[in-house]
Amino acid sequence: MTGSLKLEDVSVGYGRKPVLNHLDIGPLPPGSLVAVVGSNAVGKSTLLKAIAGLRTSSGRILLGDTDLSRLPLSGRVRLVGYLSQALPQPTSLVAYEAVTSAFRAVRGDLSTAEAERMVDEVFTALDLRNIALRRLSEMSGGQRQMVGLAQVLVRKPPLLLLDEPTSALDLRWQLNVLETVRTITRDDKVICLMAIHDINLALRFCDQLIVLGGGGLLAAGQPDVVMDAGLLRRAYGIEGRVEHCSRGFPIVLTDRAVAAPPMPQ
Ligand SMILES: Nc1ncnc2c1ncn2[C@@H]1O[C@H](COP(=O)(O)OP(=O)(O)OP(=O)(O)O)[C@@H](O)[C@H]1O
Repeated sequence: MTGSLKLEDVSVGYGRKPVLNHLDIGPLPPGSLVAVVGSNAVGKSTLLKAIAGLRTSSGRILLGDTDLSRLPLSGRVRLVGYLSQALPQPTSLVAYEAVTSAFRAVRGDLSTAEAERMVDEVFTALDLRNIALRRLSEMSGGQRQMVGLAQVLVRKPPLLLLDEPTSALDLRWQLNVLETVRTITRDDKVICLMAIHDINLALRFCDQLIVLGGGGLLAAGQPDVVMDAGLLRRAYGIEGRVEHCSRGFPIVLTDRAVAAPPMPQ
């Protein structure tokens, strides 16, 4: 067990341009699936990159007692699995090789048999066995996005950071991914922060929402508690309603765009 994730007074930006200022988040306990939402350019990706150690930030990023912001990148890769928005390159590797080499890069200590078992496990969990021997250069965008996700999940890190993991996927595969990530976070006591634009997928699957806007946190908490018409207007500049589907999950119905704050530069 690694402990909760907590961000204390975290600020991050690009050069002299601040993006997120003095952010406090959490603690988010092990087993949490957390959606990071908000309008374009508010800093969702920047937040995930800061936690992954790919952007320098100030403040403290605590995973249990470990301050991730003080660990060298080599130390973070065991604890943090980061999926970028960019799809894996369309190389001549087949999916099985691409996932195995991503696993080996971080877990070179395990035997070949153990590595094969874990790679097999992730192909089964994501329902990807039928494309395991296909070259990435011969795959669709959605197929490559699934391989990218497999490359991260196979390592079984205690903290997962997924940047729009369903952006290239059709409806069935979106559900497949969310259900798999939901199962992994709950069963393996993993913490997952996922930037996502599909607010209804976020409301359906996540325990917590982190809503970003205007350089910081607009709201955070359980979806049913924090999401309402006022937040939709403040976060997205839209008129909308939160209803409940027949299975009891909150669902956003959008009515129209209203005067929105300008997109951050
Ligand atoms: N490499 C960079 N150099 C300078 N500014 C950047 C860089 N990457 C992002 N930004 C800026 O940082 C801000 C936040 O960008 P970020 O990609 O984190 O937003 P986002 O919320 O993930 O957006 P989207 O929903 O459109 O993917 C934006 O104003 C963007 O222009």
